Amino acid sequence: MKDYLDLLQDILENGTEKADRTGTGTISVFGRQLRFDLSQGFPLLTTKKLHVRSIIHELLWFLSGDTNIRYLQENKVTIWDEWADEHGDLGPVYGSQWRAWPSPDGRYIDQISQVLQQIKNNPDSRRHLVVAWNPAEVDRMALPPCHYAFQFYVAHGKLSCLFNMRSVDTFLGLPFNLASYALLTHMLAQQCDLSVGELIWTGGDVHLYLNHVEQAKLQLTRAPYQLPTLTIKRQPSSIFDYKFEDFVIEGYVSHPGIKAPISV
Ligand SMILES: Nc1nc(=O)c2c([nH]1)NC[C@@H]1CN(c3ccc(C(=O)N[C@@H](CCC(=O)O)C(=O)O)cc3)CN21
Ligand SMILES: O=c1ccn([C@H]2C[C@H](O)[C@@H](COP(=O)(O)O)O2)c(=O)[nH]1
Repeated sequence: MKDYLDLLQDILENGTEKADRTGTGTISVFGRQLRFDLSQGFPLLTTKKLHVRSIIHELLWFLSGDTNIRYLQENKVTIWDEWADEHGDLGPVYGSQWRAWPSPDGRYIDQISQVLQQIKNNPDSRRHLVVAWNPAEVDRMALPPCHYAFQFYVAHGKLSCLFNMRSVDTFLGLPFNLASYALLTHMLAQQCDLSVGELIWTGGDVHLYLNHVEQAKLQLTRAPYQLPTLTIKRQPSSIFDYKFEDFVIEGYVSHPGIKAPISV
């Protein structure tokens, strides 16, 4: 995860200070990429302790197609609380677009099932794509998708994933997003009898909120530890049957957590 620290340094050195929607203010760079070889370890940040439980539950919640925070609250995950309405609803966010993209003829498209079938049946396809940015529904979402599209690629029996983010909260959001897509790639690879290849992240507006600068500098004083590994304890019969208990992160040694306020 040295490259993540280099990205923080890059923003601090080359970033432009800008106002932002939340009123906090950021320094940002535009257009960056990070790559991780998933066979060399699970890309979980080691220079601060990450709440893996929240990351796993959030991904299972996306995959279930749910867009109400009830499931997250039942599992003591609070990361979406600030954006939900009084009923806990977020509008047609990730889960809805991934599993039930409404088509003009009244059908609902399950992009996750489709991409899984495509990877299994036609691995060389260049169309293994899932898109969360639905222009017809963005206005009704509590927050327009930040990770708006992802693509898979199969070569040498390995599954690689490239995901795109239009807007990146580099201190709080990005570490979660990297671990989440790494997890998703492991799950899809298992379902397709493939091993894992690379995880590639591409960011558009890559920013550090001004009230995260000190925390970022603290992180830059810390040396990364070796990456942990992910083991999935059983092979569920479907991508939608994974349970929280199926995932074991082993060897996660990290520096202590660093508190930072979230901009809403
Ligand atoms: N400004 C902003 N940044 C984000 O990363 C973000 C949003 N908004 N809105 C929607 C989701 C929610 N996400 C979040 C929200 C909160 C944390 C957070 O507070 N993380 C803390 C504690 C984690 C926990 O309680 O599990 C951390 O130290 O990582 C992380 C990601 C990612 N997204
Ligand atoms: O998964 C996520 C979700 C959100 N973010 C961050 C990126 C921005 O800081 C905000 C969204 O604000 P916009 O004004 O809509 O860009 O949330 C993230 O990093 N990861």
